[in-house]
Amino acid sequence: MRGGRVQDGTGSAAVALRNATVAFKLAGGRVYTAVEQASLDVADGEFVAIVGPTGCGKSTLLNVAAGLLRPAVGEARIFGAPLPGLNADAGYLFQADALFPWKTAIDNVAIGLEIAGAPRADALSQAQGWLETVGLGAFAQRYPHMLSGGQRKRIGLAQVLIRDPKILLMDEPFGPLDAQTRQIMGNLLLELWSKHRKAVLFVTHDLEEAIALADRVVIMSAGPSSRIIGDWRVDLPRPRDIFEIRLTHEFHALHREIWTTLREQVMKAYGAVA
Ligand SMILES: Nc1ncnc2c1ncn2[C@@H]1O[C@H](COP(=O)(O)OP(=O)(O)OP(=O)(O)O)[C@@H](O)[C@H]1O
Repeated sequence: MRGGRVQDGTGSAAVALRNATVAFKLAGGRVYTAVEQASLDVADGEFVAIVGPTGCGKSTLLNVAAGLLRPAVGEARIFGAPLPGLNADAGYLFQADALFPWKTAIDNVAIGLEIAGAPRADALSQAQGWLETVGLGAFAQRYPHMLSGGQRKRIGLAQVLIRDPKILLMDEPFGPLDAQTRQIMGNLLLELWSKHRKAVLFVTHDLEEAIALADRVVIMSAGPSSRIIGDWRVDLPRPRDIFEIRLTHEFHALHREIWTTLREQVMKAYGAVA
């Protein structure tokens, strides 16, 4: 393992994947082993990024933590307890918008509370507060098609955070956004994370984004049978401005070190599909 082991191994982590092997059944009875013996801890309040070449199994690992996939071998534990089904402690933010097109921004944010049984007036009042937190207080009555991609992502964040999950599972959440909007969203995410201190598992193919945001960067090898091959602590100071942090010598040094390992896997992944 490159970068040194930095997992706590105490079993009380917010998310603990233990020797998780995930295999998919293919046509003709064949089996594709996507991820093999992956062990990973995310401590409560910790921000961990998973990076790896395309198709290596990043989303697969996230889906195990979400309880959407059961590993063939190994297990996922959430705050020390085995995960029996869907992870009720987690909120998810995916690359695609999960907004209801027929609901206004405020209704999209309020819906999680309403489904959980909150009175509508209370849900709307909290939703308005969250819209203000993400800088969209004046956009409450807009429908998703009347918002930009970045604004829809802000609504998505508010929609997840209003439910106050202990764990955030994020799969390339800013993937479809332009470079500037990605950085603005990254700063907003860091601001909210430092205030509310959730455990975050953040999947990205972008090593710079991973280092700028996370406390730890975990690298996966090219698939099939992808493994976790590196785990680096990011000792850059916080609070961070992700525009500024990328300009520092320390950022560049860490990027160069991790990229040496990641590059090899990216080349392997492309070799495999060529
Ligand atoms: N339901 C499935 N059935 C068969 N194979 C699958 C299934 N889901 C994922 N896979 C395969 O498992 C591997 C890992 O997929 P996964 O989506 O986790 O990768 P990823 O690292 O998130 O990829 P990307 O960066 O391209 O989004 C891929 O080779 C994919 O084709």
